[in-house]
Amino acid sequence: MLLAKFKSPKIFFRNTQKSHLNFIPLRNIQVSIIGSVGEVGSNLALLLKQNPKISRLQLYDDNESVNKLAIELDCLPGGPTVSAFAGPSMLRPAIRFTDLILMVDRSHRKPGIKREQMIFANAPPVQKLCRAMAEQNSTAFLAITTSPLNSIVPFASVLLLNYGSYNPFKVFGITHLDLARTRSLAGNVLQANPTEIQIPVIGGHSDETIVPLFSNISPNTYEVTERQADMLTRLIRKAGVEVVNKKYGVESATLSMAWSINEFVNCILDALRGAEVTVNSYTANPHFGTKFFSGPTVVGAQGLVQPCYEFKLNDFEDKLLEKALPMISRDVSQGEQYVDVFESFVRKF
Ligand SMILES: NC(=O)C1=CN([C@@H]2O[C@H](COP(=O)(O)OP(=O)(O)OC[C@H]3O[C@@H](n4cnc5c(N)ncnc54)[C@H](O)[C@@H]3O)[C@@H](O)[C@H]2O)C=CC1
Ligand SMILES: O=C([O-])CC(=O)C(=O)O
Repeated sequence: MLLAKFKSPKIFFRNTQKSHLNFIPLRNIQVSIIGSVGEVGSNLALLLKQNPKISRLQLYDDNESVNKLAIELDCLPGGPTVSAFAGPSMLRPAIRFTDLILMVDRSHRKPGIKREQMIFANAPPVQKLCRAMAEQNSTAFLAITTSPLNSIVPFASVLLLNYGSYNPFKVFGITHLDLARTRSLAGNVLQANPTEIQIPVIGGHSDETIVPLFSNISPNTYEVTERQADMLTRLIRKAGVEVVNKKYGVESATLSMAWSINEFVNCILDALRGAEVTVNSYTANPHFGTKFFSGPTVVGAQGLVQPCYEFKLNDFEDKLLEKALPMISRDVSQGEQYVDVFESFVRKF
């Protein structure tokens, strides 16, 4: 069955700004990590330090330990020069000339807590970053992993809009972890090399909204039965909480998350230099009636070129998507509405 969920013709949301090859010369690309001292942030910093496509890596954290992290990383040969920015007054300088801002800050999930409950703890640093971006750098790409992704990306988008610097083509929620889990779990079941199989993962990033499309597996010589798809979907959706429980709430996914962000960043760096790349990402997307949606997304030097808009689904996947769509809409509304709650709270104190 052809997915006919999209509410508007695909051209409606196409970014028509031209991508120029070598838009940003290799030597000039600057990346900032917000929340660098955290488990995700520090592992990510180590991976990005090895990336020759980045010239400057700016590490920001409220925590002074970011200075120690930068000193260590900066004495490794190769890759970008590394600078530390510690404390709230350094947030603006940390992002001022940056091309790609990676928001990995704040609380991870504890056992028994649902992702959507994380918005109260995680909204404040996102708001501070959006304010700083509006004042200092409204042209950077913003890529977020902070939970709950389904709500935090809309929350950040409305804030940026209110601050007069929203570009819907440049705000991304990173969902490469779902893709990584899908490929590796399916690889185990099919006894295939996970790096050689591709499976689109659409929807959102939560237990009820991740929708892997095994019927679209490539190469199509592989086949996932409905029983296998059902079992794998459950495993992929529960993978986050499984890690949280196995680590007794001390941390959530850290190494796999840093690895997945690194995959995303590698593609975006090529996009910044003029290539058109496909990343798995939760972005503004009018095609499914949910305002925001995740899936394979084409990105170029000016940001999003084309969000995902159509797939062939079998009946099993169609039912999963039918159930996921209202949940994504609910999460998007939670994020959008939280802007008013948050701003009125801040005004009072
Ligand atoms: N979208 C996804 O697939 C995933 C998202 N995450 C999210 O990534 C984020 C970071 O996770 P981790 O690095 O494991 O967390 P962590 O606890 O190791 O680090 C948290 C970071 O936030 C900062 N921070 C914590 N409390 C703060 C406070 N009160 N004020 C100012 N800064 C504070 C710390 O300095 C540190 O940089 C969390 O929101 C987590 O839920 C994590 C894994 C997967
Ligand atoms: O489950 C969590 O809290 C972290 C996360 O999003 C994931 O690992 O998928």
